[in-house]
Amino acid sequence: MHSSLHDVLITPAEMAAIDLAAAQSGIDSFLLMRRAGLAVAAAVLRLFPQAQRYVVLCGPGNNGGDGYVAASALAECGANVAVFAFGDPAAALSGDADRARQLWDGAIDPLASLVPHLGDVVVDALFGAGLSRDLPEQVVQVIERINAKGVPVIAVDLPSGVDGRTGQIRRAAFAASHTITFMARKPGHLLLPGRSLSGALDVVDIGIPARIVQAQGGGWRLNTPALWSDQASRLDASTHKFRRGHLVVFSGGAQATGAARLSAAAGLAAGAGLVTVASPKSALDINAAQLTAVMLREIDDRQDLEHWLRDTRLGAFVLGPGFGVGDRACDFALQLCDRALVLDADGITSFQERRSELFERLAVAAGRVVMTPHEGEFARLFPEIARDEKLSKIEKAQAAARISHATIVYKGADTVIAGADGKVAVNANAPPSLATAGSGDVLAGIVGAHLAQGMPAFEAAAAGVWRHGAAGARAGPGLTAETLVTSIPPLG
Ligand SMILES: NC(=O)C1=CN([C@@H]2O[C@H](COP(=O)(O)OP(=O)(O)OC[C@H]3O[C@@H](n4cnc5c(N)ncnc54)[C@H](OP(=O)(O)O)[C@@H]3O)[C@@H](O)[C@H]2O)[C@@H](O)CC1
Ligand SMILES: Nc1ncnc2c1ncn2[C@@H]1O[C@H](COP(=O)(O)OP(=O)(O)O)[C@@H](O)[C@H]1O
Ligand SMILES: [K+]
Repeated sequence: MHSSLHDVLITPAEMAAIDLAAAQSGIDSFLLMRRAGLAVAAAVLRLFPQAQRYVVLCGPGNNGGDGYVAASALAECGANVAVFAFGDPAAALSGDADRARQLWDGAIDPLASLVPHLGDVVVDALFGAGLSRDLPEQVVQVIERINAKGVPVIAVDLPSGVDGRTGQIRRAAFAASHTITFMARKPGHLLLPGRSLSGALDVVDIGIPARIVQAQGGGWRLNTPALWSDQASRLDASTHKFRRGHLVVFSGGAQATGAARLSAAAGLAAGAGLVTVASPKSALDINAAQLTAVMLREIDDRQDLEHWLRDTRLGAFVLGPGFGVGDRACDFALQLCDRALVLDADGITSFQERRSELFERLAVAAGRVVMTPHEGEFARLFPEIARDEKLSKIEKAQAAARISHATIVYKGADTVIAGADGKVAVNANAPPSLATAGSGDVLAGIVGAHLAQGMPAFEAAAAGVWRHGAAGARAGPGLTAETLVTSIPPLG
């Protein structure tokens, strides 16, 4: 992959525009197809040199064209190749794809006649970026037959049936062991379920200049340190704890204090210079008995908070983990909208019936506010957006950020971070072992530490999600929220 395209995500529509721009700049489009098909053949031979038969499935568009190029290249290497086509290729294909078909000098059998055998390796060149609707029954049946047989599938560009924009399945999809895509990742490679169906992803540079790809791209990104490392504060010898930021985490009542302490511990481990747990009187003793480096302060009601907020050294706040759902959470959060705030868990749920009040306040308060909903919390705060099946998870997060005027971390295995200004990144470094109690509290604490250190909201959130994922990988498969905290890697 071209190094400057490492974190770029390109939608199918943008890829079509790139294709056009490349052709207009004088680049031979058939040469691009040849490079794509040859890269597929090379990958197939490298990954499965012992296959008894390479079964190449060709569709009615340019994805099929890549398949015919790959089939010809495999046959030239002496491999046993069988080609099966969807529809009548002579009638359906045109342009480069038809030229590629004419250069294939073997038989072309109808797709429906395919009987997969153990020892086959399938090259899926049915549909790629041009998939525009649900798959027809005939294709669904073939996909189900091949998936059931368990023979390896190498997908060209995308596993057929996966929507490249949303990652959703259009009736059925191949479960590929590998996917070979071109120039840049597509959202469907990262968003679930597309990510699970793509297998190992290889991004091949087929020679479209990076400037053309970047010019047509819409700004969606993979979450990598390149997005935020220049905003990360670095330690120098003259620093002191106040300069490293003071983070406040609000505790729930006596029965629900653990979540806040996890957030606080994570905030300290992630680099906040000072962390204070703000606790109601009822939970002071239990918090005091469990805290060491983290400080404690009694905050019972609105007045207590208002008074304490006169201290401008309080850099950032985490409100939600174990806090309890209700008006007290809303009152506190509304007071904090002009500061740096991570609104998580109960803090989000509390606004289910009062969301316009929150969004109106955020529109004018000009603080740095990050909300971290999982799927259920997202649906409570943004029900219309959650229900809209036309939108990808990326577009849902963007729409939520736009209407709430906050940075949204839409959590899950494919967490999306969206800024109120339209910036967006999809995270891909999180292991499934992060699905454990308290893991979200740790994330809130890390993001809070970044805000306390002065990072802008989007960068604080994206860096937090990435470090949380990296901590999960370091902590290993048996991780608990506690070991996650001690595994947070250095920032930058
Ligand atoms: N620079 C680049 O971008 C390069 C791109 N390259 C390759 O081109 C691929 C994109 O090609 P593409 O645009 O022709 O789309 P593709 O995926 O072949 O499908 C379109 C065809 O499928 C049809 N069709 C759609 N949905 C359907 C359904 N549910 N059921 C049935 N039919 C359906 C659709 O029919 P229509 O909607 O027009 O009726 C049309 O005939 C890309 O993935 C990559 O592999 C490489 O060559 C290197 C350079
Ligand atoms: N399958 C998964 N793969 C990777 N990360 C996951 C997975 N499931 C959950 N996570 C991450 O773990 C965290 C769980 O947060 P949350 O749902 O709030 O849990 P809790 O309330 O138990 O802390 C989120 O950051 C989420 O993105
Ligand atoms: K495909």
